[in-house]
Amino acid sequence: MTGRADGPTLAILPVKGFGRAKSRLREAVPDGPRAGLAEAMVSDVLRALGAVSGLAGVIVVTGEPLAAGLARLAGAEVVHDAAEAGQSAAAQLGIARAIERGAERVLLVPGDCPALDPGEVGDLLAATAAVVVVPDRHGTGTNALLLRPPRAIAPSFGPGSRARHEAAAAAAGVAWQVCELPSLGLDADTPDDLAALRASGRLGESTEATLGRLGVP
Ligand SMILES: Nc1nc2c(ncn2[C@@H]2O[C@H](COP(=O)(O)OP(=O)(O)OP(=O)(O)O)[C@@H](O)[C@H]2O)c(=O)[nH]1
Ligand SMILES: C=C(OP(=O)(O)O)C(=O)O
Repeated sequence: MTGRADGPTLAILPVKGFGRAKSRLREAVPDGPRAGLAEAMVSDVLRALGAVSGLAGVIVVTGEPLAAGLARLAGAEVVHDAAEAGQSAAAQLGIARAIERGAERVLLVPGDCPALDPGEVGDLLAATAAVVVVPDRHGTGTNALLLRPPRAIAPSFGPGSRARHEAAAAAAGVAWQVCELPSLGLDADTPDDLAALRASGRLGESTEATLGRLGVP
């Protein structure tokens, strides 16, 4: 089964509370500034998604008031996440809302990919497989998941998620593919990831400015 790329596609962006975000970056960025960095990254992701012509809209799933404010300013819908039960659970909240809105396809993206390039996302949206996995730079994680229909497989984010998503698609008997995108392969989980993001020269303006203000090398 392939998912035709002709029905509306909604992007779903789960965002954890900024005070608890990016704990793996604690060695490089202290608590307070780390919340500001998480906010800056979400701001860049929202800006990039807003420039993607093939998206019918964006749904931000969050319990973080600052993220909700950024979302509304960007014209995105906000789905409240009271439980903060993880990225996959949050994605499922977004998928349910997207289905209510008539989406035939969803693009699950994280809020920590501040190099996100609208052109690359546009290329991704041309894919017609029911499940498209965009791996992280390590090749084992999932930085984006394109699902047609929205429940083609259940999101299972976390370490080793690429293999789980591929296996789930195979088990569901749906067409799937892996699409490596330079800008989406770069998520900021660890200090090394942050260094790779800065070396890419593709950081979004808010994240770059925040890192500069924080004096993060
Ligand atoms: N709404 C919501 N978003 C989440 C939740 N957990 C993770 N996310 C988001 O999912 C995306 C990827 O999550 P991670 O890379 O694990 O981010 P993180 O949890 O801040 O990072 P660590 O604390 O280092 O694990 C980011 O946009 C997070 O904000 C959650 O419980 N609820
Ligand atoms: C969310 C994932 O991992 P991380 O939390 O390391 O970004 C993933 O790769 O599915």
